[in-house]
Amino acid sequence: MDALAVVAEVTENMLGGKKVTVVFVLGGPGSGKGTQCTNIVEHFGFTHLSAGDLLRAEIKSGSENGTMIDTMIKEGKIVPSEVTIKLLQEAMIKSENDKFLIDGFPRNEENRAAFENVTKISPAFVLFFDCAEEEMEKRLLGRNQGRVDDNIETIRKRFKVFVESSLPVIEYYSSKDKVKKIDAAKPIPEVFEGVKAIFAPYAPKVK
Ligand SMILES: Nc1ncnc2c1ncn2[C@@H]1O[C@H](COP(=O)(O)OP(=O)(O)OP(=O)(O)O)[C@@H](O)[C@H]1O
Ligand SMILES: Nc1ccn([C@@H]2O[C@H](COP(=O)(O)O)[C@@H](O)[C@H]2O)c(=O)n1
Ligand SMILES: [Mg+2]
Repeated sequence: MDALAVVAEVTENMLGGKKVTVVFVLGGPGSGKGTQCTNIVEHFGFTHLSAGDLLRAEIKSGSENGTMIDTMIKEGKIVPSEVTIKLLQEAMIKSENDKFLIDGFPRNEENRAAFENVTKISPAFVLFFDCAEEEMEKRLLGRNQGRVDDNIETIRKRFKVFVESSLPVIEYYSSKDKVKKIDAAKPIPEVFEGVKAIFAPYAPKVK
């Protein structure tokens, strides 16, 4: 191994003095990302960071970006990367954990390239929840969590953004052999069986 390779190995995926493992969790709106992340946290000790949740918390906090973020979410549009990346970085640094599920990010090419450039972190892999729009639409309309974007007009916009901007990101990671695809149309426990098989190498060691 040459000297440059050694430097890269030492510095890559370091954040706030710790070496981190990052898994990007992607899939269409309503594919079940948040639901399965909750299960992964419980069984595999990861910390769940949902980009959407962090942006919604930023609105609530009264931040100067709040109005802009609120407008983007209501329109189903992607918030500029610098805002979302700052929130993700802060959350990872603040956490005592070193294993993170980053849910709903990167959502477009700008998100992907900016995260890589700013943090120098590459994901261990990308978990992709694959589900038909018809099923996702049914789930979102039945979610009942009071989200401002769970209405049919915004849902259709979010599907369009997913196909046009987010699927290319999944294709990018696919070309690097980093995508682990899950059939997310099945019932929740069956989807988790597939997830469990993928996360087995990350199971906490029994002493
Ligand atoms: N496999 C499943 N079968 C049926 N319903 C599901 C399944 N997975 C999740 N759900 C339900 O679908 C709704 C959306 O799930 P969830 O919030 O996990 O999706 P999401 O991918 O995080 O969506 P978003 O991108 O909008 O945040 C929730 O009401 C959840 O209970
Ligand atoms: N990388 C991201 C992630 C989300 N958003 C905005 O938040 C909305 C809700 O996201 P969920 O993952 O909770 O569905 C999304 O539609 C975007 O408006 C974003 O801008 N960038
Ligand atoms: Mg979610």
